[in-house]
Amino acid sequence: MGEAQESFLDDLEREIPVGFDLKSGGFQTPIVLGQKIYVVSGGTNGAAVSFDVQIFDKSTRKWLTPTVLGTQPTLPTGHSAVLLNKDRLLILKRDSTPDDCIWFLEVDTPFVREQKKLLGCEVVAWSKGVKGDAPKPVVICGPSGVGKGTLISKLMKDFPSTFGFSVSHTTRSPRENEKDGVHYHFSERSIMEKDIRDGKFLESANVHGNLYGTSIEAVETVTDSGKRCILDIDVQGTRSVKASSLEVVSIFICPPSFEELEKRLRARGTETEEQIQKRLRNARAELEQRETPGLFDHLLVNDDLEACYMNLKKILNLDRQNIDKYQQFIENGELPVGHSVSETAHKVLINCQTTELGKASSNLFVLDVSSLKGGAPGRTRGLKVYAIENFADGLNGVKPVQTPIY
Ligand SMILES: Nc1ncnc2c1ncn2[C@@H]1O[C@H](COP(=O)(O)OP(=O)(O)OP(=O)(O)O)[C@@H](O)[C@H]1O
Ligand SMILES: Nc1nc2c(ncn2[C@@H]2O[C@H](COP(=O)(O)O)[C@@H](O)[C@H]2O)c(=O)[nH]1
Repeated sequence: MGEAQESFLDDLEREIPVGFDLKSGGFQTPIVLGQKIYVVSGGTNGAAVSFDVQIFDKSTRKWLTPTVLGTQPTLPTGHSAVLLNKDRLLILKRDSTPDDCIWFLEVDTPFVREQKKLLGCEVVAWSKGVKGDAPKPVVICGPSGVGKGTLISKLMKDFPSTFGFSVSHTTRSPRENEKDGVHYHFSERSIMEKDIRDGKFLESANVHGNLYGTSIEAVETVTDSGKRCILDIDVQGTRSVKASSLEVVSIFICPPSFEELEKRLRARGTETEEQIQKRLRNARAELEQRETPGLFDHLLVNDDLEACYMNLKKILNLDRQNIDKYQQFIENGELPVGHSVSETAHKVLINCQTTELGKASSNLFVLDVSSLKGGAPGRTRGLKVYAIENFADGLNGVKPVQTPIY
């Protein structure tokens, strides 16, 4: 531990009440953000089996235990931490594999602020750093019977390695041809409500008398497989997703007329008369919201199916070149075993204790913070890490050399 870090800890210990020993057992990194000190503890040489996050509120001099959302990283033998963008902590795990080394603990991002409001308590959220960029998920919205499912099926059939469907949860009963885990995760209302309270859902809404929702896992399963995620959700869900930190392209599918919408819904033959009436009533309300500023990036009319499908493909830039770009996922790389981190001017300097890099001869790395995308829920993408050979001129004078690690 360096001298500056020692003195920082001494200052901190004066702030923190008796009963919390910063230096005992495992690894603890205290990070100050305004009136709050976030203490992240871990380390397999202590008794802990997972990371622990505690918040010390300097104004009340009280410890708070936050609700921790997202999948937690497995416990390393140690970690380094630094505050980024005043809203998240970068956590570098020691002795970890390259794809499990960089994590973020979101403490004041828009997603976390929204969850604090929803849950009415302190919230933090884990988000895994992931190599390269991922294309924005696509939200397909529109009234029941307009043809969303039909268009999505065509996309999935024509571009199976480009797109993956986000399998929603619902409390409605399965239709004759629907399979659990493929079309929906058919769920008990009480279980789904608990999972929503536990922060497992990106969005959820009551639609036509049933509960529907997109779990964080549903989106990440698709994105982690390197595919572009497609969400088939209603207007309420689209509003929630647009308010979250997930960047999406949202498309509203309009019917050529209300009469044609009714005809399609009846011809499908999957709903009772009462359900059809309810869906048609809701359709009017949904159609009114299609022009809400900022809600939908594109409006498409599904009159002739093939013409509408062509237009959808145009919006999604489905020419050969772009498909290849979506499928490009970056080369391998390694971050060395031990490290410390510091931040300056949108760049984080990672100082590793060894130079066993495989690709680089240096032990200094730069993480470009301005390249980060997304964030909680689930993943922080767009990681760019460069090895640097010469630090003498300061970071601004340094030309990144070697192949980017990520
Ligand atoms: N352009 C079109 N012209 C005529 N029929 C269509 C067209 N597009 C879809 N359909 C038909 O309309 C019916 C409803 O389509 P689909 O099930 O895809 O709607 P949806 O928007 O997914 O509905 P829901 O929101 O209820 O799931 C289906 O029988 C489908 O074959
Ligand atoms: N907000 C959400 N809406 C969803 C989700 N999954 C589906 N839907 C919407 O529900 C209606 C009805 O669907 P159906 O399969 O019962 O006909 C339709 O508009 C879907 O877009 C979800 O996860 N969240």
